[in-house]
Amino acid sequence: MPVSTRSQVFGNQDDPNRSQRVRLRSDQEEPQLAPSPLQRNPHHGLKEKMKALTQFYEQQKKQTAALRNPTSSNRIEEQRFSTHPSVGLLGSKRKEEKESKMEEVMKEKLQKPSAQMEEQRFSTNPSAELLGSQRKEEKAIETERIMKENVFRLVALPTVGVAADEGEGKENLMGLVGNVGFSCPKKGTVIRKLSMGSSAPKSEVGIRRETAIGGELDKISENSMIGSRILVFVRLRPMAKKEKEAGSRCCVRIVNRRDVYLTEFATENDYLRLKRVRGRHFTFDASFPDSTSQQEVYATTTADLIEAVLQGRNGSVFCYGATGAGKTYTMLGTVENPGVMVLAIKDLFAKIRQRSCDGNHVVHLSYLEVYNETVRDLLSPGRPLVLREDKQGIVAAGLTQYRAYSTDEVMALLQQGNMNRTTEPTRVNETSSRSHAILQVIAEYRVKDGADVVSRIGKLSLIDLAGSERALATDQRTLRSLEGANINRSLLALSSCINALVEGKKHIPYRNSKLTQLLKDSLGGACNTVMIANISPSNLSLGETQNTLHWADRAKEIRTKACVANEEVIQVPAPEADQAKLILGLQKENQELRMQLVRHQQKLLTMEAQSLAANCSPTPSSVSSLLSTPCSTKPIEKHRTKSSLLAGKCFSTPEPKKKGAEETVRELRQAVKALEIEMERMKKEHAMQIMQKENLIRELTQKNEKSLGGEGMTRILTRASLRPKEPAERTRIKGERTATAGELKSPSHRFQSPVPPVKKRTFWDITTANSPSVTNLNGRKTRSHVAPDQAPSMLLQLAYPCFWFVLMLGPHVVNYILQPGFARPRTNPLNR
Ligand SMILES: Nc1ncnc2c1ncn2[C@@H]1O[C@H](COP(=O)(O)OP(=O)(O)OP(=O)(O)O)[C@@H](O)[C@H]1O
Repeated sequence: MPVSTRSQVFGNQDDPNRSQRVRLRSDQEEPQLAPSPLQRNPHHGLKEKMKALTQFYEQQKKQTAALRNPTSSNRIEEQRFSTHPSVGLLGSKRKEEKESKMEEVMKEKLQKPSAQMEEQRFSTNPSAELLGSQRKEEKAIETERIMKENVFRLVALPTVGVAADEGEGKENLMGLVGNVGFSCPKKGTVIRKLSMGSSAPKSEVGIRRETAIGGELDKISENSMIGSRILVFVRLRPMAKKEKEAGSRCCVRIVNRRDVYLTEFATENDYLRLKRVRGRHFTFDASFPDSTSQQEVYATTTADLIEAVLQGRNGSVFCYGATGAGKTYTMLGTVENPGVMVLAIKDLFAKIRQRSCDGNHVVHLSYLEVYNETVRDLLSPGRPLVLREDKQGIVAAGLTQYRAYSTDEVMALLQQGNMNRTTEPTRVNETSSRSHAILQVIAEYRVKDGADVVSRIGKLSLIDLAGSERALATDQRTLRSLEGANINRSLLALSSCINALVEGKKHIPYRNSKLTQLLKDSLGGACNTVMIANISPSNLSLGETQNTLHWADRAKEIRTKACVANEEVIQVPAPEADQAKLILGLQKENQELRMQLVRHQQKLLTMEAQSLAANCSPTPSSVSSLLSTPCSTKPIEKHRTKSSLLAGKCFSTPEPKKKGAEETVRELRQAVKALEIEMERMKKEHAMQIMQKENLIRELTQKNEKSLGGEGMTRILTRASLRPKEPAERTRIKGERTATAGELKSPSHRFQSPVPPVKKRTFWDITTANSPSVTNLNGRKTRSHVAPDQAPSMLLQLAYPCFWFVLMLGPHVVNYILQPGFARPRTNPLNR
């Protein structure tokens, strides 16, 4: 049932000056401002008449002045009615905002054209603009005359304005007399200039981005490096189908793309206030009606931050609002209507491409969510991340930082991240985000500055907060309610931080939640921060909308630290020559490593082939090759694992092959053992044979002794001489014997004749070997001054006369001499 109401209070509830409220009639669906009391009732109070007149004159005077001075006119228009009002508002103080707000209200009351007409007049439509200016011109001529007559009276008039206090009245008056309604910002006012330089992008929708008061603001901005105010924007979403079906009414009206009027309709059950309508009015840097395009929102709120980020400054954009108010739509958007995140990244890469000639840009990307008070990496989900504070501020330890080279790549990452994001349908929103998502883009710019390198690092944080909600709005006692409670808790922590910052408290309770910890830089750090408050038009969500607008209004007063560029000069350590050397060295090393790699690959291939051959037929050669490289099995296995992993399949039969190799090794070990046993046996046999031969020799010697005993001659017999396979030697000995009997040969010749392999140690050998070092003629101490090859001949020379002497003696003496080291032959004492 439509509620019929009579004129009620519409104004700021906090406004202490209740006597100066503006009344309006709201028997229509949208709150319509009541006609001026002057028009409605000519017998109205004198005070009201005076006020109305004052306002009327004020308006006329401004228009006249605007016509006289087109430049200032443009400025005023830009400031007041621009589709980009944040620019004009930057220089205004809170009081000025109130003042202009009141102007608007009065204008609506006094002038026939409604707020919608005003919008049309000053819309981007050129015909509308033309109409507006023509009308202004006509009025100007008429009002100029009145102005001249009444200017004195106007100055003498008391303070005007709906909610103006004394100070404001003075300012207003100043405005009237002075610079046609536009009062300059006070000295020391901190203003953040949206336009960050000449290269600032022009909006695609034809929004003029140049500052309204150009140089003036520039100067102030430059001089006041104390900090900057958070810019707050409001976006109204269209009425949803569900809401329409539920019979909800629009309770939000946006005027001049800046003012937000909130109307509270009395409910049917509220009998006491059945016919009453209450409303509130807010002013923001810009307010977007439901018809605003995504591109326009981006151009107004974020485009300039991109430019600043590329200059090494930090920037943050966060969407705040109740569930289903359009935060995710604003931030992410849809495929057809991409949101701020997508447009910002596209813009960033487009700008980087433009500047690529003068330096190197590196873009890193990370995407995380805060869900139920845990921080999670959206690009590589896993364990919850821990927040740590370091020099750069609060960071999530272990967060993946992807290097992005193109917009497409970032889009893919963003899509991947969004798929990992927690979204659940709630009663309010079918695709409700149950977590706060933060996309962080770090742009590093390096450029050579003489010998040094200048590095600038700018960080852009794009934050899509989860929606605040009433407990009843979501499902009760379920996971959703727990999520809701956590979301509300973190948003409450956010509002506490906003309060503390606004009140200038020393302690800001950032640690109360993960969200506020992550937003610490954006709220209180050196950062250009933008807040977009999303609201629903439905009167069913009035409470949430009011709450959102309240906090957005508070946030306007937060001042962040001076945002200076994060610039670092990196000194190049080595001169160019050293660098060239370094490069050469590195190239060499690289080449060597490549060669090594090739060699290793070849080795691996060979080993693999060998192992395969061994497994197919365990021939001794293949096995021996395996045994010769016992470690070779490991690299082969490694290689297999890698290749199988890369191929995405496992090695088919690794077990049998392993078994085959082991068996072969076992067999070989057995073979070695058998060989060892055989060798032992052969050794023993050989020893036996030697024994037998020695016995034989002894027997033969004895026989010889017997046969030669009568002649008194001893035959020299050696083992070698007894060998059956050496007849030549025997002949030689015979010949020797013959020679000894006949002609004498030289001693040297005689020395060479005995069989060399069975050389016995002689006295000379032993003495020279055991003798202590002797000093030679040069005084040098040597082990022996005689060369080893000379010794035998000398021995022979000495032994020669002895030899004949010995021959003359009996075989016993010969035997004695032949014993090594003159060891006495063991003789049986009985034989003696
Ligand atoms: N400006 C807009 N134009 C058209 N549709 C919009 C607009 N804003 C929001 N919507 C639609 O409203 C619905 C809710 O929006 P959205 O999911 O962005 O809300 P939200 O604030 O992110 O909610 P939650 O906090 O629960 O995640 C969506 O279907 C979305 O398409």
